[in-house]
Parts: sequence; C-alpha cells; structure tokens
Amino acid sequence: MTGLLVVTAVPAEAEAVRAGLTDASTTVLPVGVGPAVAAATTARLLVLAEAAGRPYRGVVSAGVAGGFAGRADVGATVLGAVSVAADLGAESPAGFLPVDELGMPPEWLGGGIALAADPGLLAALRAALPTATVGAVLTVSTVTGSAASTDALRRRHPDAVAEAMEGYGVAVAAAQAGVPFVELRTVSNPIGPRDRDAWRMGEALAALTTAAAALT
Ligand SMILES: O=C(O)c1cccc(C(=O)CC[C@H]2O[C@@H](n3cnc4c(=O)[nH]cnc43)[C@H](O)[C@@H]2O)c1
Repeated sequence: MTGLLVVTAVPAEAEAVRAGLTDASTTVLPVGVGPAVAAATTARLLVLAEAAGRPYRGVVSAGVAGGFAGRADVGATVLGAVSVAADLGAESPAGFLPVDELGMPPEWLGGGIALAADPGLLAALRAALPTATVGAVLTVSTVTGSAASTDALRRRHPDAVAEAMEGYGVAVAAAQAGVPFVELRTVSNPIGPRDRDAWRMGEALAALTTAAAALT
C-alpha cells in the first residue's frame, strides 16, 4: 500500500500542495482541467498503481476554487462533504433539469451525480483543518460567470460552498477503483459575474500550501 494520491488541475496547484507536504509517501500530480481529463488521468494512475502492487490508500482532488460569497470567501479552505456534477443535465423552458431527474438510474451516472467523500478521510482532514468550511463542492465544465447563473446554482444547491472543475470526475475514478476519495479546495475567487482581475490566485495557492500539511 502506498500513500495518498493528490490530483490537481494545473501544475501551479500541484507545486503549492508539494510545498506544504510533510509526508513523503504522498504523490502529487496535475491531471488537467475539467472533469473528463481529470477522471481519465486519475483512473489511469489508479490502475497503474494497482497493477504494480502499490495501490493508493486514498485520492484527494485538490486545488483552487470559486467560493459562494458568505459561505467560503477568498482565501478560505473548503472540504467537500460531497462532490456534485452540477451542470450534468438538460435545459428546458422551465430551467435546468439535473440528469438524475431525467429518469436515469445511478449506475449510468458513475454512482450518482453527488458522490460523498470517504467518511474516514473527511474526518481526518476536518480534524487537521478545524477552520475549513465543509459542504458540497460543485463540479462544473463552465466557470459560472453571471449573477443569474450564480443565483440559480445557489437555489439548486443550498448546501454548496464552492465550485471547481474536476472533483466529481476524480470521485468517479476513485469510486470505480474502490479507493477512498475527498475534495480539498482553497478559494481564489468569488463565484459571480466574471471579473478575472479579482481572482487571488497567489492567496489561494498559499492557503493550499498551508492546507497540504494536513495530507498525511
Ligand atoms: O481565467 C479563467 O476563466 C479560468 C478558467 C478556468 C480555469 C482557470 C485556472 O487558472 C484555474 C484552474 C482551476 O481552478 C478551479 N477554479 C477556480 N475558480 C473557479 C471557479 O470560479 N469556477 C470553477 N472552477 C474554478 C478549477 O478547478 C480549474 O481547473 C482560469
């Protein structure tokens, strides 16, 4: 059994995590932006480790995120109690219909559109990061960028604290490999009308380095 596998979207996030690690058995790799490439790459890493007789004991989807104002502000650390495929569904004249309301069984959806964190991993991270905000982390393929879509997401997911682009994909890969999963994020920007200049990537990456010390 090897250590944890921590997957990030981009190399800067991976470097921030590595800078804070205290556990040499943890592997940190960037696996790409968005749920598809994150899921495929994580699945390949898990299969290779298993085939080599060195399975990972857990997978962490880590990186920066948008935070819902008042729930997780810039610089906050967030733990995903559940990772949700928030834009998987259908549009209708009455609004967005989540895919699980289209009559599809959970097994067609990799176990459902909301995949819970492993209770043991989540509890360990909560204990190590007592000020972290715990709640649903949404996975989107398109960064939310208007007040209307932010309000719609808040209404559909009253328990959501943040959004990012990989967690649900990584969670599906972990579930299919039977490996415990959790999502760890630090907030770089508020979710809302697009203002790229307001993103505080440096602050979020520094918070990620601090949080990474909990990944033992
Ligand atoms: O400039 C942009 O609009 C932009 C779009 C996508 C990604 C980036 C990045 O440089 C960060 C990569 C990573 O960050 C996560 N992230 C951060 N904030 C948000 C957000 O408000 N909504 C969704 N995802 C966010 C995400 O996991 C990206 O892969 C820049």
